[in-house]
Amino acid sequence: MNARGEDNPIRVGVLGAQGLMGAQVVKAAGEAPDTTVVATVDAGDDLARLTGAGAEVVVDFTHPDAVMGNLEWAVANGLHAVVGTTGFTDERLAQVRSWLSAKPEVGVLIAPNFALGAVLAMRFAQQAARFYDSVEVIELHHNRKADAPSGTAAHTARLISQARREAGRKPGADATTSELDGARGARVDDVHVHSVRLPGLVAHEEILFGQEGETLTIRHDSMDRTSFMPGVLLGVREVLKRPGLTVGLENVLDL
Ligand SMILES: NC(=O)C1=CN([C@@H]2O[C@H](COP(=O)(O)OP(=O)(O)OC[C@H]3O[C@@H](n4cnc5c(N)ncnc54)[C@H](OP(=O)(O)O)[C@@H]3O)[C@@H](O)[C@H]2O)C=CC1
Ligand SMILES: O=C(O)C1=N[C@H](C(=O)O)C[C@H](O)C1
Repeated sequence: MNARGEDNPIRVGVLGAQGLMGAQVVKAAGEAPDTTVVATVDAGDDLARLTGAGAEVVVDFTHPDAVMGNLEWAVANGLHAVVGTTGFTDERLAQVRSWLSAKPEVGVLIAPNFALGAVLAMRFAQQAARFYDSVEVIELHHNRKADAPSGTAAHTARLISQARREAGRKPGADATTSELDGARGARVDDVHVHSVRLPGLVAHEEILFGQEGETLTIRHDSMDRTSFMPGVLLGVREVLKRPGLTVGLENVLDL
């Protein structure tokens, strides 16, 4: 394959192109010198538009209910995939691996968050988790978001929980004995996760650690959806070189 650039751009198909994220991806991949958008797919469109237009990589920002069907089709048709859509459980990831086992040359990158700062915040939280028993995650998003908690918060909670387990730490106790349903948030792997939805917000996360006499707060803010685009474009370039399933942009950034 010749080097990818203006003369030989990566041919991208965008799923969910009319959505908040999809529209940004169409713009960013259309403007980058080494990528070109050859097809866009929205709800109800025929996925065969992608192969018909010669797409090599699909980018999916659709809906947790739609993404698995899209991904199964893409892998079966030999298309690489960069996926930002949320909702990936361990069971879903296992299903993707099983589709890929029949197409070992295909690469799939699934990332709960493509913003550099969010990826760093998760890594910092994972590091801090070894030293604190008590932690709470607060995620704050725009009110058009379909899912709660956010994929990023759920991923953060799982990373913290795993780091605590590996360090032999147990979740910190608190004195709450009676609570209104939901007052202490959802529990993801024993980490309390609180979701705020407000118009005006984009995507924000706070990870709060506490121990006697001190707290540590790690906060990331996406003020604009352009914050996700360098990560998405990096994913499009890298997925061509990475057959199999990669979960998390941290693996591409080599953090
Ligand atoms: N990983 C990351 O960095 C980020 C991930 N996300 C995630 O991406 C997803 C999309 O977010 P966002 O853009 O805000 O949501 P939007 O609702 O704005 O966009 C989703 C779009 O996908 C369309 N759609 C639904 N089903 C299909 C389908 N089967 N095929 C093609 N298109 C379809 C929707 O159409 P219709 O409205 O007609 O149903 C809509 O236009 C969410 O899961 C969100 O959490 C968001 C931001 C960053
Ligand atoms: O829906 C969003 O907006 C976002 N979704 C992702 C998530 O659920 O974590 C990533 C980011 O938080 C924006």
